[in-house]
Amino acid sequence: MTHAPLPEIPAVKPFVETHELTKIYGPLRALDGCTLSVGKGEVFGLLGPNGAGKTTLLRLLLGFLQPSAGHATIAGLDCRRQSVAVRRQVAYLPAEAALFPQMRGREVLRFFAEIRGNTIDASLTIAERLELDLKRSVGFMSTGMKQKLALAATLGADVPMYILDEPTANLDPSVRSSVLALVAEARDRGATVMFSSHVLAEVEEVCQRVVILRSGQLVHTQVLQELRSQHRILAWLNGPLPPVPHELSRDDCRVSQQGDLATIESDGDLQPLLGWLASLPLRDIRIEPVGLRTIYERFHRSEPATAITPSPEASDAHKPLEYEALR
Ligand SMILES: Nc1ncnc2c1ncn2[C@@H]1O[C@H](COP(=O)(O)OP(=O)(O)OP(=O)(O)O)[C@@H](O)[C@H]1O
Repeated sequence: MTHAPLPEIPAVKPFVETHELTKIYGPLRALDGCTLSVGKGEVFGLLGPNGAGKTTLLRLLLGFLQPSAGHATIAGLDCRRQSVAVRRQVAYLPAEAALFPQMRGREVLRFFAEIRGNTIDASLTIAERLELDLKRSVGFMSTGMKQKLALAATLGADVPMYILDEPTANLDPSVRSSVLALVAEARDRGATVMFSSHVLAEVEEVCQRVVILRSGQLVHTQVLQELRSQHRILAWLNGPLPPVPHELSRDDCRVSQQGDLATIESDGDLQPLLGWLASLPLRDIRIEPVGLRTIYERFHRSEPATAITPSPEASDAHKPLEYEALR
């Protein structure tokens, strides 16, 4: 998979800041000491399995939930004490948008536009791009159609920030691409976007940075541009892999071996490593980008990523691992 280069992460004052943000439900720490910042004009992704705390974080930012500890600001406004002012800055797409079943699509868009004092035009344009029939009543729309309607209402708002909870859920692949294009356009006009998703490929395509959540804790932050320079070499050898020569093994060079398969992950120049590997009794070799999936699996799979790599004998062995929805 090839990607268009992502814009640099803007070096400006953060638009969103959280400090030790925590939400506790009885014995459960749904969000546990989350500290992060999101720059103005950045597209920022939240990843994590079901129940990891993504929605909790987003709802705390909007002031729909009160934190048990810690605090958060958006545009310098306190998300708890100034939540009404925060919501003027932010358009929010909830994971399950509650829309009025008796209204037609167009009426819903007008309703949300009027609340914000916006015209309906931008929402209509988005609805058209998503090929949504606005004459249909919400009650007669499919799940995907309702999602498109909620997206048109949200992304059509004239605000500096969009918070999107699983924006592409229930959408077919071509509509997903349109939604990602809309997110990229919001970014290009300077808006800040935070969104959660379970689809690594789309996060990888449009986000500049992602965080991975596990059981309410922020366990990893990844700059996507850095990931693009990282590669994984899979080498099937007739014999054990000798130690990597000192001059080739850097701190960021991860080596593992399982049976006849040696895996080397590196973010540097591959040529010296490949030259060295060529001098070994190689049976087969494959090079692939490290990708977000590999990073994600470091935190959310018990076995190492290499353990799921098919051997070259497998029929589709030379097909790069595809990124896929994680649920
Ligand atoms: N009102 C509540 N009372 C008790 N527990 C809650 C409440 N809301 C959420 N939780 C719990 O908090 C944890 C985090 O939930 P959250 O909805 O933030 O996860 P998520 O990462 O958004 O999951 P998903 O990917 O399924 O949407 C879960 O264990 C959930 O059951």
